[in-house]
Amino acid sequence: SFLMAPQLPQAALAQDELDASPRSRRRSGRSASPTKPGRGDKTPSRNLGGEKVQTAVRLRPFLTTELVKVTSSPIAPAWPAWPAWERQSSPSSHVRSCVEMKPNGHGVVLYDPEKPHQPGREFECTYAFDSSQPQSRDYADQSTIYNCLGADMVMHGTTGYNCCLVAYGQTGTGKTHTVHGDWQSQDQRGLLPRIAEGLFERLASLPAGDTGRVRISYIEVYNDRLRDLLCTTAITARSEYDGSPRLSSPRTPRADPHKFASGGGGNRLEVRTHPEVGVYVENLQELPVENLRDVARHVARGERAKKVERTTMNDRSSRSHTIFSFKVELRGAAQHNSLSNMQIVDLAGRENEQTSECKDERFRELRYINRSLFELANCIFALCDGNREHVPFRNSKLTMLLSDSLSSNSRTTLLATLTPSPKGFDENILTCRFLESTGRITTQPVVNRFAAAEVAKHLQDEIANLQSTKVEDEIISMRLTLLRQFSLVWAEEERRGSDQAPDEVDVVQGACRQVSQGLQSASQHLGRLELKNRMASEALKEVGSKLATLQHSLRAKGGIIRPASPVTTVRSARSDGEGDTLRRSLGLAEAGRRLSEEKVGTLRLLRLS
Ligand SMILES: Nc1ncnc2c1ncn2[C@@H]1O[C@H](COP(=O)(O)OP(=O)(O)OP(=O)(O)O)[C@@H](O)[C@H]1O
Repeated sequence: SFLMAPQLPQAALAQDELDASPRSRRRSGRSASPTKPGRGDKTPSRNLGGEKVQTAVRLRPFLTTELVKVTSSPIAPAWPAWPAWERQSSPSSHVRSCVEMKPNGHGVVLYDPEKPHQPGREFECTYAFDSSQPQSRDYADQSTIYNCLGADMVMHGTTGYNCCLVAYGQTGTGKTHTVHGDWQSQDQRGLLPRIAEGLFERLASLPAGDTGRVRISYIEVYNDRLRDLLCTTAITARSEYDGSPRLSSPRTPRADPHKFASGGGGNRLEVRTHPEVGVYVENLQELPVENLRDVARHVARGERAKKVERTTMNDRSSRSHTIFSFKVELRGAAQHNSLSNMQIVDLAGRENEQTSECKDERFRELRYINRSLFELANCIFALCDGNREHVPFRNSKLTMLLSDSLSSNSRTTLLATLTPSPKGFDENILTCRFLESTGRITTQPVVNRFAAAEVAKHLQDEIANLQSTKVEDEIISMRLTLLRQFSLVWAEEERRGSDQAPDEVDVVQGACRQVSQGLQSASQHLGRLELKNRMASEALKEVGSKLATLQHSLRAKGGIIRPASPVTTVRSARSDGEGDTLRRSLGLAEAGRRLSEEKVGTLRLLRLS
């Protein structure tokens, strides 16, 4: 019921509440959340049709592997002159970043390493975080990301808004680093632990009399199949299966990968839609949590179960998409109960299939990842076109799960991660295009208010409704409707039969053919019934003669002699043994024969008419 409640009776948002939200404060020019000095205050546009999805990019530092590879690459010496962004270069003198942050903090410029004289391509976004050089004045660390994006989510989630943050980007560009980081380290913790901490801090400071409850869920989408990462059995299945570095020893036997791939182990989750609730996941566990430690414990179990593998692009590459949700229920004075859903989505990273070094199972996973991200992009483009009726959300599990966050009641942020490596230029371009398109989408966030009594009544109505619906009834009424339609069509054809126009002849002839086919099958049915009838008569005769023999022997022994009607025999005989059984079957056979005779009579009449 907790699952169903969030989008029940929704109240439109009062203007004063809108004004109290951090996004609207940004809109009105006041500072929303603490940011690093030098970061300007961007006003996200909002039109009358809803609120624009907020966009952000984060540029990670060079990885040592990229420095080594690029230094020895023949491309580097071929670049004749370095443009102004040379100062963005990495510590290695031979490797330059192909990404520059715009000075206003709300966009990036991407430079094509093969065309160094050409101007860069510019992309706009709400926030541009430069995390490439820790020494830099504008360096965006984990706390900066939280202060700009996560703190807003906490604020919205605890005022009754659904909100969602999606991390998107090429494999190895820092999505998981941004979402999770290092849970053990105060500085390196990512968005998720910080949001959890912020959430419980806020709930602890609620006014006296108000209470808050939090439940969490954790879904994995692996090869377009869903798994509950908080379900213990699923975790056992995974730990047996993949030998994740943090779980297994080299001696751990690997289970059959197809067992997992085909959905073995764990709950079977299904994405469903409900006209009032929207999208929900059937069988998903939602665990109550009371503090950061609870969340950390469950997430640690989920992370062990998650599908992570070493690839050439990333030592710990997520091979699945994950969706972590906080369901926040606030109860206060009757008017102020609210339910909200806060989603944090860590997408698996895209990779070029032509240039990828992934093989076998890794390549198969990559195809699923790319396919689902392709479907996601299709949905984004359809939403940008304003064609909300035909958004292909149903083409993949991932898009179904994200459909509400991208198109209806949610305050949504897309965080795109970029690599500074020139080798990632093409993928960076694709990422930024996706980012810009997503930034054009609008959603319709509202406060999810509810009155407890209304929710209870709604659920009771729903149950009563379900209980009163019998499948058989539906089938019968469908058949009745069909029969009525058929008789109407037939009557119409009959009426036209005498004076049909030449072009109607074919129609009527077709109908006649159908009727004669129907008669033919009725006639066959009649034949079968007549055969059954004959067999029933013979059986009746045989049983009658057996009964006569029995009566004869009873008379000889001085027993009760009864007159001969087989039906009365069945009704009145109460003696045990063979006679009793025979009488009973005789009665049944007789009853069957009569039924058959009646049917035969009816069918004969039909045939004659
Ligand atoms: N902002 C950052 N600062 C320092 N290191 C980073 C940063 N972002 C990413 N990294 C490092 O880059 C590597 C890849 O990061 P991560 O695993 O988060 O990428 P990803 O986008 O989630 O990849 P995949 O899609 O393959 O799962 C990791 O070693 C991570 O520590």
